[in-house]
Amino acid sequence: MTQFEANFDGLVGPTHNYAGLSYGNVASLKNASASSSPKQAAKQGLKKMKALADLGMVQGVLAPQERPDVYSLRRLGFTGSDAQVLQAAAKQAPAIFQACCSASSMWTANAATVSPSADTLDGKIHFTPANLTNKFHRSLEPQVTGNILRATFNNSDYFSHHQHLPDNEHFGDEGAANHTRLCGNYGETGLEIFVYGRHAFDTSKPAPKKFPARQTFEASQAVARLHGLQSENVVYIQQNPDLIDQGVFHNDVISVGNQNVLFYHEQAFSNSDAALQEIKQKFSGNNLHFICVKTSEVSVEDAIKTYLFNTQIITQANGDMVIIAPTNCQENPAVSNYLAKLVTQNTPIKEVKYFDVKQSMQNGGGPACLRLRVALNESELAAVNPHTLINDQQFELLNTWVDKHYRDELKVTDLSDPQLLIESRTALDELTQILDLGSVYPFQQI
Ligand SMILES: NCCC[C@H](NC(=O)CCC(=O)O)C(=O)O
Repeated sequence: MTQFEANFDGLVGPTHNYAGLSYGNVASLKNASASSSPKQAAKQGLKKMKALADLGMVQGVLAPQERPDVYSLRRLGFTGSDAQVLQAAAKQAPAIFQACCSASSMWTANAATVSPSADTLDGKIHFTPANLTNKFHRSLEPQVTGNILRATFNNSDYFSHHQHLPDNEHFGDEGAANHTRLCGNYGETGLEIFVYGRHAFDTSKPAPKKFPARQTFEASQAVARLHGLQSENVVYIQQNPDLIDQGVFHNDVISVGNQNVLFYHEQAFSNSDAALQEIKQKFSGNNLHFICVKTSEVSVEDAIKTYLFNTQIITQANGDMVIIAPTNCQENPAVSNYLAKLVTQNTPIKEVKYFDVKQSMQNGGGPACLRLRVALNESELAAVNPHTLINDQQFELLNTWVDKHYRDELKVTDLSDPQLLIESRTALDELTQILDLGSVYPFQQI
């Protein structure tokens, strides 16, 4: 049976904005209060989705969340009509209000951890939404993320959906951004690599000193248990805490894997030698390639600025791999020289394709942050909600939908405009019809 690795990209929501919400994420802090363009952001994302579909990849889309999140504001004690809630919160507690308006669900690498059926005990594809406890604005996502995943992968014969882990920093879970999988063909049992930032229940272990380690070892282990993974097919690696302190807030900012390739910076991991040795021992496919980028070739600072490792490595039908990189990599001489050299070397990566995703990059999200990978076989693909898969027709519908509903420009001060809430809900209501999702949003359930 044919095997695929599908990418499900997050559609950027109508309130995409820069609020400086992510301490430890350099780009988010740097661009705080800059004005954004939700329309441009959504179109940049759709263009990348369409380009991958045109390359013959299976490309899906995950719906964004409802923002402003009036329900959370009500839980926090703001009352009255929706307009009154927005205006009181914006005035009395602007930081909390802005956190309740973020379009951060667009980064679907943080939506969930996914284990393909070849790896799991019961032979189903398992999904655990990430609880994202470390950032208040992101901790608002998991419930609706679960609704959207269930509506997208809506067949219990093939898909198993778990509840997100308990909402506490001890089990801080950032989803697939801290998880990668090495394998032979996508349908063969793979090696699932969980990269964590700290041990929550053993404070004697090393941890970053300045910025938070969002993912804990105990959360990674819990996900592996829930998904029914075998210990011989799992590796846990600690991220280098010094790099978290330099702004590498997720592992996918400093390493990425695809099939028999692990592409990483030499400083990415703690105890790197032991970790790589364990990977070698446990990997059951052929011709494992460790592509290690030295600090002398690309500094950690340049890696963070350009998101060299937040690239997507995809396998084309002929077996050659292509690296999908942000144009920020092209604009940096050290990084573009590195990539030009990489494709001439003896690795499966043969080509680089650049995409402008700057609206997302300005909040610290590159091409890889924008997608959730789901390895599927033909029967599993046939069980996916077909309206969530990108083809020419869905692309046109979504592009037109963005043109109709999204603003060209949004400032943080626009977020309390009651009209924006109405616009967003109108847009999302229509979107649930385009994607045939049913009622996934709170405003549709009352
Ligand atoms: N995987 C990329 C995630 C980027 C995301 N940025 C944000 O939420 C920034 C939002 C803001 O600052 O407006 C984060 O840090 O979790």
